[in-house]
Amino acid sequence: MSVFTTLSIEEVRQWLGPFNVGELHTLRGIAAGITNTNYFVETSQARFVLTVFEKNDFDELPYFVHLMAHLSKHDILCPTPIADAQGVALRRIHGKPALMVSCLKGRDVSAPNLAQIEAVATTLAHMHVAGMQFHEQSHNQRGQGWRVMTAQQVLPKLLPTQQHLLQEELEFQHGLDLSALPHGVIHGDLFRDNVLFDGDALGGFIDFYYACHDVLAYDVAIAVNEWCVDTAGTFVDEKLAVFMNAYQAVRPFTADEKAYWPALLRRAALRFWLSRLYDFHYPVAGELTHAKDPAHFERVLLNRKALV
Ligand SMILES: Nc1ncnc2c1ncn2[C@@H]1O[C@H](COP(=O)(O)OP(=O)(O)OP(=O)(O)O)[C@@H](O)[C@H]1O
Ligand SMILES: N[C@@H](CCO)C(=O)O
Repeated sequence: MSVFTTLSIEEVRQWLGPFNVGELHTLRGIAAGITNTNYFVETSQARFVLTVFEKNDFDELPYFVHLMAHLSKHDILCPTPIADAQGVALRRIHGKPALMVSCLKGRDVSAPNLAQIEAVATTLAHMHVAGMQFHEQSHNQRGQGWRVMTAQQVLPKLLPTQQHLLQEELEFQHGLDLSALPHGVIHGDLFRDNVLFDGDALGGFIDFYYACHDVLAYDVAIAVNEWCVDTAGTFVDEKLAVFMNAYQAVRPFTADEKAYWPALLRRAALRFWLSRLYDFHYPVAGELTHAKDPAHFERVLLNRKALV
């Protein structure tokens, strides 16, 4: 149960004061999620999700709020931030930043079918296109600097063969010049638990808190490494073809993106191998962690290297 901050119905009723959302009816903590506290808030008008940010400073949140508002306005299925008459969406509750967003339909699926994979790819491409008109930029907190720092922390914990693989990959990625590739808003963490479905219809993307300005095709690589693989991390050709065709029907890859595709698949695998290694070897005391297996992404990385 990931409700770190317990809110009373009276506290939320007061917090809702400036928003034109009707009368508060019910408040229900959401069990899923490992970083923030989330509640379903039901009012006389609609259902919403209230997020209490447990780790972010107030200052780093406006980018995400503006981004979701921008994407919603461009018909990308994602949570719409609820703002008051002055346009303020972020307000403190219990001393922590909090945001209320629209509640999307559906739930996450662990074994997506081809229609669902196609819907994710199409929406991702539309999101990338819509993001080109979003003019705020946030750097990738999981980029080169983070890779090097995290690798230093996990290297002593690894077997010699793993150390070799990690060092080789870091050097390979460091040597790449991706400046010619199209950049824009990326989701950065488009895993199955961050996409809701209502049957085969996409409910929407959630959890934009790794979104940033980076290489668009890298976001595609993150997604296909998650959506188009078997349990061993090997691509399932049919799924990969469905994803890439659907994505490129909206935003075809440039020649540079095609040339760097294998390297981007490796970068995406390395990103999640590293974060999972870090979380595994440095668990935060008392924190609830839904164990994410680093070995899976080590296999994905080895597999993507073998493709080159
Ligand atoms: N806008 C939304 N509409 C409907 N359900 C939502 C929405 N936002 C979140 N949820 C539900 O709340 C759950 C937890 O949300 P989320 O995954 O964003 O948690 P988190 O702790 O903020 O992030 P993470 O678990 O990735 O660290 C989701 O699995 C989903 O069921
Ligand atoms: N999606 C990530 C966790 C959150 O960033 C993973 O599966 O490792």
